[in-house]
Amino acid sequence: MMMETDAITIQNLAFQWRKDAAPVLNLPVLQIKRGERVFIMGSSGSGKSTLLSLIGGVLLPQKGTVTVLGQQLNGLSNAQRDSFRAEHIGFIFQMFNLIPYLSVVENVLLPCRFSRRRKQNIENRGHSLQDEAERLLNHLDLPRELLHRSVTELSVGQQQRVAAARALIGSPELVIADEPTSALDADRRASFLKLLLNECAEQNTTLVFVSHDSALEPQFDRSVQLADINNSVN
Ligand SMILES: Nc1ncnc2c1ncn2[C@@H]1O[C@H](COP(=O)(O)OP(=O)(O)OP(=O)(O)O)[C@@H](O)[C@H]1O
Repeated sequence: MMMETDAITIQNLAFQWRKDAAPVLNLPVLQIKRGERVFIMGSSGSGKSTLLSLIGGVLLPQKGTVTVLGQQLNGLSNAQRDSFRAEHIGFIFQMFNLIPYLSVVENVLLPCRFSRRRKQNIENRGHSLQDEAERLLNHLDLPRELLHRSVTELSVGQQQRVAAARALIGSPELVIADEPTSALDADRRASFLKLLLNECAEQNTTLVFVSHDSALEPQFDRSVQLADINNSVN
């Protein structure tokens, strides 16, 4: 049953990349509450990235339903899913996907070009877009002097903070992170994660964070082992 308080409800889901192959994912049920910060674990190839693409509505399952913030994604057209994603979901990718010819602040503000809602969330609080980008970057400990540099001049750890600020800008209800710490050493990984978790807690943002690094697990509200809930024959 979908609850009002659910950020994500998955029911009877099966997804396969090829018709003649066994499903990569087979999830009878997965529920994530609003504001929950959940760690998704699983070995390489267990379908973690595939699951995130299903939650983001980039992929649709062959069977079952994915409901995000009360919206069943199967019922939407491609264009509607694109717009739903832009309005409600922030992404942090493994390779960050920052735009090299834009400055730090311009990268952070990109989602506001695609989502009126996220832009308005900032303006409704009486802030300018610029101030909000700077506030987030400051919270994420990015030195002020880097704000207007090109992202190509930043270290990997600094780029990661920019990617996190871009995911969080305009308070999307859901942030999805795919192995965003894999390029960092252990100390930086822990401090980055602490900043991200704090920021999500402050904004009551649901965080779905995927990694195969089980050392990160204790910092989350809950963890889901993909192999445990995944009835796939793999
Ligand atoms: N675009 C694709 N086309 C066909 N098969 C794919 C595609 N993407 C992934 N797969 C297959 O689906 C399975 C799950 O891949 P996925 O990337 O979701 O795993 P993962 O748990 O995120 O792995 P990793 O930890 O290595 O990133 C793998 O067997 C992979 O080969």
